[in-house]
Amino acid sequence: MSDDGVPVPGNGYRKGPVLLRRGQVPTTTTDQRLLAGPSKDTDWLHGDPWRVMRIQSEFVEGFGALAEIGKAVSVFGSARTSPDHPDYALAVAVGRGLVEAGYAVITGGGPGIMAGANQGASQAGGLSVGLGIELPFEQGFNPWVDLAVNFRYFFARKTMFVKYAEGFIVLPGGFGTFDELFEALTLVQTHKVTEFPVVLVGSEYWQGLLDWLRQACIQRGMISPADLDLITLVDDPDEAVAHVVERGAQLRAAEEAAVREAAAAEAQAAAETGTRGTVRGPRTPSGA
Ligand SMILES: CC(C)=CCNc1ncnc2c1ncn2[C@@H]1O[C@H](COP(=O)(O)O)[C@@H](O)[C@H]1O
Repeated sequence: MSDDGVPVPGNGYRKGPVLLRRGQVPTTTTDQRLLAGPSKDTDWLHGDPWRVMRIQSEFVEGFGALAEIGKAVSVFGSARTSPDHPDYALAVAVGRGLVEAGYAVITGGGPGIMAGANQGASQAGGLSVGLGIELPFEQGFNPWVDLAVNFRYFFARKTMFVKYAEGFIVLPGGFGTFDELFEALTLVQTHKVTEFPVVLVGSEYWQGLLDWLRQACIQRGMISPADLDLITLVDDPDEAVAHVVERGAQLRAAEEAAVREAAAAEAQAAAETGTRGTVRGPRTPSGA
């Protein structure tokens, strides 16, 4: 039963988690407003409560579409890299290498590096995923995306990049790429996600950033030296894939060991409780 609009005698009027009193108590109930005939007033369509439903639906659709993609890696990089740039060939090689190592490839579904990684994945016969974003200048998905989900909201889309990937491979890019890279690093640094591999490809492009992080950020205490260990820099696409595979295997093994340890501790605690139970007296046949 809905608890929308429940009068609480002497105490106000409850609408879900909201309690209303005095002048805040509405003169109609939520059901009355829902069932009222069509109105010319369509402001509600553009209001925040309705927006929340759309946000919720993006999570539901995204989780539904991606739940069964299996092991995957997210690949980020510039939307502006042209197909004849050497970075594009790197992206193709990364996409192909990931598929050969048994991973699906997730990108932002757009042009440039994203298209390169999707092309490599699709041509290698793997799962090529694009998580698109609605932008004022409509771009559409690159032709190499085989499973596409389009998002209105950056934050819902970014959740998918993290939730369904076992690692990030980042090629040269601009603000969008930095945003994705630093979000991943922040999530790992703050233990919001289990550590996962973050690999930068292209030392000529990324070395300057790493030098600045080391010199400016570490020197002024903005990050700790260990934080830089979260990033691996390589030039070879195969090395990028190998790092994700190896680090991923190590992390999975560590996680499985932790689960086994927790289960063993639980079993031991249960056994000890059982032993104490036997001392107190035999269990009845019904187990009651
Ligand atoms: C040419 C152009 C700006 C196209 C925009 N079309 C886009 N389509 C999909 N994802 C995008 C797009 N632009 C930025 N992104 C996201 O931001 C990253 C690239 O941003 P940037 O070009 O490095 O800063 C990508 O990894 C992607 O996830």
